[in-house]
Amino acid sequence: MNADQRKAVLKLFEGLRVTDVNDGMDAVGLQNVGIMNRSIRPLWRDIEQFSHRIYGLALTVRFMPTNQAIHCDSLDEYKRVKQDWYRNLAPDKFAVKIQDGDIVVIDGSTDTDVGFCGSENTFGWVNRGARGVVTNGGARDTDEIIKQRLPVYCNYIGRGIRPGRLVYDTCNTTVNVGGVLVNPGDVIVADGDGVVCVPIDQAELVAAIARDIQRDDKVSRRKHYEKAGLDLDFTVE
Ligand SMILES: O=C([O-])CC(=O)C(=O)O
Ligand SMILES: [Mg+2]
Repeated sequence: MNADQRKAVLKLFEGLRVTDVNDGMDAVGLQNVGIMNRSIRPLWRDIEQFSHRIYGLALTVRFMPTNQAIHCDSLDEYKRVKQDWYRNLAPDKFAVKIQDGDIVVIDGSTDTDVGFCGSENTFGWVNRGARGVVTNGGARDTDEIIKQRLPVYCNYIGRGIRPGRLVYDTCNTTVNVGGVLVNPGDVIVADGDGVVCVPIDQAELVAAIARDIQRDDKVSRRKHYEKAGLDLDFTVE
């Protein structure tokens, strides 16, 4: 997809909720194949502007558990080994590939307590154009991630770093995140209800149906607002 095509697909999903998109997936016969496990949750929610909500194109990444432990005799040696691990075994090789409108989708599930999305690297990915991160693994430094308003949807808060815990495998390949098959370039929509992935070849149709569903929902909810004497807001306009 060229930049114009990417923009055009993304525009179709602007403002849609996870539920609209999920309902749209139902309508084309894709029940339960795009909705990620409910354990993958946003780290924070902005109920005024909904700035935690993201939609974008999947840049997929896979980390794997390691079978290598680290045992060092000195702090200097440990620092060296740690640096080598980041450089050679668990580098952010995907970061240079981030394009405007991407969502970094990381399959990094392990049973170890590791938070490979931190307040430093995640900020770097967002500054390169990513709209946020979705992962079946963990995030750390979460107070800062929340303060920095970085949209991170993760399975858990993990305190550890990568060295001694996981290694980089590959990027831009098919991954399984939250029980969903995600191909590079698929559309990801994430909000307070969780995360849904739309296969790119169904994106146009699903978005059109989802838009229709949302339009009807706005009409119904607007009537409730009016009856309740509430000021209208952008969710019903
Ligand atoms: O160093 C890491 O791997 C994760 C981290 O804490 C950060 O990026 O802030
Ligand atoms: Mg950190």
